[in-house]
Amino acid sequence: MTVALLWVAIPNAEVSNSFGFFHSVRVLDSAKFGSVDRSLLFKGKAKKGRNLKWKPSSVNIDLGNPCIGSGSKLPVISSMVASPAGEMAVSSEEKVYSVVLKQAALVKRQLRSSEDPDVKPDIVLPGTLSLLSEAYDRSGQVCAEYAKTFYLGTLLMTSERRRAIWAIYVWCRRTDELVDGPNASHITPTALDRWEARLEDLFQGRPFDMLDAALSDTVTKFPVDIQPFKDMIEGMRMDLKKSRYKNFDELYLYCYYVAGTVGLMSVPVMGIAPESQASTESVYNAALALGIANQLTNILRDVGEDARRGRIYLPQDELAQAGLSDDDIFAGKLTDKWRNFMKNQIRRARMFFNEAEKGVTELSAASRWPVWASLLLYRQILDEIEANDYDNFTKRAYVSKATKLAFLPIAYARSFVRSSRMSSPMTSP
Ligand SMILES: CC(C)=CCC/C(C)=C/CC/C(C)=C/CC/C(C)=C/[C@@H]1[C@@H](COP(=O)(O)OP(=O)(O)O)[C@]1(C)CC/C=C(\C)CC/C=C(\C)CCC=C(C)C
Ligand SMILES: [Mn+2]
Repeated sequence: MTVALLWVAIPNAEVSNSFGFFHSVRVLDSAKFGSVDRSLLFKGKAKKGRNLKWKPSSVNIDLGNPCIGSGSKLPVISSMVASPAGEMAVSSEEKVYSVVLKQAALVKRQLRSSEDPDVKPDIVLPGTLSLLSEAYDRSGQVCAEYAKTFYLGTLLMTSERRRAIWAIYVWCRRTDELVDGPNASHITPTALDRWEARLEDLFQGRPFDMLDAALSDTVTKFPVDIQPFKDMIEGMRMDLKKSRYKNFDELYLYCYYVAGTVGLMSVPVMGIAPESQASTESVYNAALALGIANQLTNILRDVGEDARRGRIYLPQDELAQAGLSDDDIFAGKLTDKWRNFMKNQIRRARMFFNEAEKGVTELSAASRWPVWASLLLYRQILDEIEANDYDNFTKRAYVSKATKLAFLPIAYARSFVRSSRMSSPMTSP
């Protein structure tokens, strides 16, 4: 019996241990997980790897980015950006949108049916079922430990969906811990390559440990594609080599990698309401917007903390336009220039939240509550930054327990409202 299986049996203390086992632990009870022929383990086969082609209909289409639009004083993102050499390059927004289209196309059929037919039958090998449910329970514990409110929200979902979301959550948390956790200083690009190889293995039915096994099972049951997972690892690679972002285009790509991807991973599990009239692409676009909004909020909340690690995620060109320098940030100068700059950044983050709102109402009924709760609570952090008079150098904006509790019934009430006024950003007038 290997370390990983023992780890699963160790109570909560290990959870707070920030997943200190990464990369040092090697496998697993391969008889149970690693080397078993996947086709023996599963009755149904995941419908993955279809070679769908997609292309943006025009480079100038409205990509549904909330930064585009009249009246915004923020830099507008165009579909094409000029390189220093004057060549035209595809913008981050367009690159990301092509992933959104691909993800939407991959799952279109499965997500719209009413009785969860996308949920594949359970593992059939004797003894494996209980191990698997242990793996899912463990994922739930980790989720509860790290994100209590979100965990509570998942309890309303069907059990298949809930445990799938836990498995995805845990994988994301572990991926983030690689570059942010206690072992971060030992993490090299090679370690991330290994993490990616391990991801590929689990998608092919060869999980490395118990927590991977839960995700491995999830991806056979829901039409979850590997691309957003790989992209999240790419975001972590970016974090290893980059500590400045020239402009919003660069920052947008980073936000997609580390957070927009979460939206794309989650929608296939959360499901779109069967009665929804919205295009699948528009729902994915909203999910992407929620991830971007959350990450922008994270960045605005953590300016001081990041600066102390030598990192500035804010777009350099916008800082310069506002008359601000890196040194102002390192010195934590709370000036009117800074306040005005922050007002614009907050406004942009709110635009992404607004874009996301349009999609929540299209999700399957039981998935709406946790998403509303997460959206309302995260957006509230922006209000807290304002309440702190934009001092995100020395104060960490947070949402109090009382405010959280007040938001939960609001989120619950909102989850009963649904509208189908969305249409594809490709076809809307
Ligand atoms: C149509 C529609 C609106 C659908 C909803 C789609 C959906 C569920 C979107 C979820 C968006 C979301 C919660 C994104 C997470 C963004 C985030 C905070 C990313 C963090 C990255 C790194 O940031 P940083 O290091 O700067 O921050 P920390 O100081 O470390 O916090 C992340 C930490 C990446 C890892 C992400 C997670 C651990 C969250 C994963 C969450 C899920 C899989 C569940 C999502 C489901 C719900 C209901 C919110
Ligand atoms: Mn982190």
